Formats: sequence, structure tokens, C-alpha cells
Amino acid sequence: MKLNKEENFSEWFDTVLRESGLYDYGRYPVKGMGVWPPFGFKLRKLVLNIIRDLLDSTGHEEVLFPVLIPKTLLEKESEHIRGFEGEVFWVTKGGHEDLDVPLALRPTSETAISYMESFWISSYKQLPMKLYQIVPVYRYETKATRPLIRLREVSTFKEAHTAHESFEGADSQCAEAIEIYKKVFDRLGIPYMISQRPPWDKFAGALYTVAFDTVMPDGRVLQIGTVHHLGQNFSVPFEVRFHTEDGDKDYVWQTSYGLSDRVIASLVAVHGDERGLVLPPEVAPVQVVIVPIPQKEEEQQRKVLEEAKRVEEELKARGWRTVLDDRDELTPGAKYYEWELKGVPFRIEIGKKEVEGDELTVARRDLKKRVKVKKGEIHQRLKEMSDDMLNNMRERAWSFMKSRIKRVRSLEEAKELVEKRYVVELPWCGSKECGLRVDEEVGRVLGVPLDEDAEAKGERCAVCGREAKWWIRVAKTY
Ligand SMILES: Nc1ncnc2c1ncn2[C@@H]1O[C@H](COS(=O)(=O)NC(=O)[C@@H](N)CS)[C@@H](O)[C@H]1O
Repeated sequence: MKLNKEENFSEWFDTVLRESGLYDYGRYPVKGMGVWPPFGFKLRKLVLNIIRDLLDSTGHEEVLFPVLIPKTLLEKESEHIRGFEGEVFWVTKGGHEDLDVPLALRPTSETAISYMESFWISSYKQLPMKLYQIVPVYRYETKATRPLIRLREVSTFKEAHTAHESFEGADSQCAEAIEIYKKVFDRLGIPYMISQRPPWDKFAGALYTVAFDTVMPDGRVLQIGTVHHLGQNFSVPFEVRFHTEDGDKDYVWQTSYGLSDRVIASLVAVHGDERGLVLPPEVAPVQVVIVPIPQKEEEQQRKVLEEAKRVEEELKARGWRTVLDDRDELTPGAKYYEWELKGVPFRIEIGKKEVEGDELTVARRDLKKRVKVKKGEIHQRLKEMSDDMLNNMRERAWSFMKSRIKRVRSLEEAKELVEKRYVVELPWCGSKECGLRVDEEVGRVLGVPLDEDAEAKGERCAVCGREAKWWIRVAKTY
């Protein structure tokens, strides 16, 4: 495959997802819904291991709620239902019967979880309650659907929902969630911008929304995670009340934060190259592929296969996800192509030299270079190279993203750069009308940066010329 992800990102992306066996999209006969084949399912499980690891080690408990939410519940928080009503799949019949109350396929689960918390929570001693589930959610997206990026069945949706005694408690939980997300993306080498969404673009029912965005190879920005402070917007209508420490009663203060298949979409997009996937070892379904080099002489051939088997067994015994590709119907070159497409971090080539000498030849997928490794050190060296590979992939991805962000001071410059798919930072007075003007004329306002000094001291608003308060990020988005 000689597709270049910068020239034609969406064709590269769709082709690599399908040809690598990661995600089968576009053939299942429901729009916006794809299939996880065995290879992709393993990658997905390894990515979810990281997310579960980080949530479980910070006091979150995994739960599972029904997929169907009665209309009566979904409507209880007015802003929430207004925000989602155009996106909900409804179940209205059971067998031959019409249902008296239409049931929504959950678009997200604040209403279902708050409803049950009104039974579960009664005392401050139970707070903070930090729950999460990893489930498919359903959104009748009307914008163009795309594999992993914009689905109608968001098959890998991690939604966390927490309840606290106070506004501050929920506020610091949002800060913890942001730290957890930074760790998730850092362990995957995915670069991110962190911005507070403008008030006109926060999650339906939230007091504020903080978003993680990344820059895709085509320069467009993808929102890859969000953290919401929900205040008491759900606990009041759902009567989630608790006895406070000083004997009073109050409604809990809540947050919710979500990740989806877009984590995998950005993993594929930011690291992939013209040969296909490039995967960090921690989430690579196959970490090491061993390719024996065919020998003309029978005895040599036997020795090569024997050494290949020995290395395979040694690595498997040390916990490496290893494949010995001894298919004799394929040339080594054809094998290299296939396993590079699948993003296998290390390839060990075993021929005559490796049998006779005490070194192995290891090809690194990220550098597309070969290194010699002493047989006795292979495990240690693979561990070191795994760390080095993730750092190298992370650094390259971050420097690409940073190269796509420019600070300018005029709308004209901003329009020009956004047209060229840059992310621009503009001085803003903080007024809604100026913000909406930018949204209309330049591009999607991502919001005020939280990951850098966003105060626009001494600057003039790019729209009205008054004193600016903040820099805001603007970009073309998915
Ligand atoms: N149609 C979609 N396809 C793939 N990912 C999506 C889709 N819609 C949203 N997402 C991802 O899911 C994340 C969380 O969605 S959300 O609407 O922003 N937030 C919530 O639903 C909150 N209840 C937190 S779980 C988003 O940041 C985005 O990365």
C-alpha cells in the first residue's frame, strides 16, 4: 500500500483500518456501525487495560447500567434532553406491541445513573462515589459518519460519573480526571491540547466542559476526551440527596468524563505511516514477529527454523506477545509487508548469520531500521527499545502537533491559517458575540487553553479591538 496519510488522510485511514484487520467499517449494513475483528479487538482490549488500570487505581468502581433509558428519565434534565433529543435512537415497539413509554438507546448515562443514585446515596460517608462503565452508546449523528471518528454506535465508550459533597469536591474531581486523561494519552504517545470549551459549546447539562483535542494528519482537530462539571443540574431533578456531615441535607455535586473509540482513531492516525499502523508496544497485539530466512541447503534450513523456535519460546516465556511466521508460502518480504501493516513493533530476522553467530537482527517499526542484539540480551534490549520507541513516537507526534498551532492577532491572518488547516490562537475580549463571530467567520472555537498561559495581557480583541482577556484556540474540526 503506498498511501500517504498527509496527502489523502481519510483514504489512508479507511484503508489501513481495514487492511490491517483493526476495524471493519462500511460493510456492516447499518450506517455508522463497524465491527471489531480479532486483531483489532485485541488492540482495543489492550487500550482498555490502560484506561481501567488508571481508573481502578484512583478509586473508581466499574459498573454496568441498562442500555435502554425511558423517555421520562431522559427528559428530566431540560438542557440535557434539548442537547440530545435530535441524536437519540428510540425503541418504540416490543414484538408486535407498541411500548407505552418510548425507550432511548443510551446516548450517555447521566440520567440512568443519577436515577439509581437517588436510591443508593443517602449519606456524605458514601461520597465521593466514583463510578464508570465501558459500554456502547448510540447517537443518531447527522454529520458525516466515519470509522472510529464519528459513529452511531460508539462501541467503546468509557463514561465515568462521580458524586461529591460540594462544588469544590466536583471541581477537584475534574482536575483529577484531566490528570488521568493526560496519563492515558501519554501512555499511547498521543499529543493533546487541553481547552475549556466556550459556554456555547459545553456538554448539555454541564456547568463547564474541559476538552482534550488532538490534530489529525490532515490538520483538522479531533476532540478525543471531555470532562464535565455537572453541578447539581442532574441531582436536583433526580433528587439525589444526602445527609451532610453537619446534619443538614443537600443535593450531590456531580461530574462526568468520557473517552471513546476516538482514542484508537487518534492512536492510528498520529503514529501511522506509509506502511500502515505503528503501535506502541504496550498496546500492540503482536509485539514481536520472528521471520526465518529460507535457506537452500536442507541442514541450514532446519537449523534456522530450530533457532527461530528457540527465540520464540524464550520470548513467550518472558511475556512477549510473539508470533513465529514460518509460513513457507510467503517470501520474507511479503511477511515484512503484512506485519508492518499491522504495526508490529519488533521483527526478528533469523538466517544463516544469526544461527552461527551470537547476535539477532531486530528491525524497529518506528525507525524502520535494523539493529544487532546479542542473543543473551534480547529480552532486556526489547524492554529498553520499547520505552525508547514510545518516547520517540510521542516526541514526533507532539512536535507535529505543535507545528500546526500558530498565534496570530488578526481575523484575516486567522482565516488564512485555518483555511490551511492550522490551529490558531487569537486574542479575545471574552464576550459571547465576539466569540460567536470567530466561530462563524474563522472556525470552531475550541476554547481557552488550560495547558498554557492563556492570559492575553496587553492584547486587543481580534474582533472588536477592545482590551483582550484570553487567547482562544480556533480550528477546523471533525
Ligand atoms: N459519535 C461519536 N463517535 C465517536 N466518539 C464520539 C462520538 N460522540 C462523542 N464522542 C467522544 O466521546 C467523548 C464523550 O462524549 S461527550 O458527549 O463529550 N461527553 C459525554 O457524553 C459525557 N456524558 C461524559 S461521558 C467525546 O469527547 C468524544 O471524544
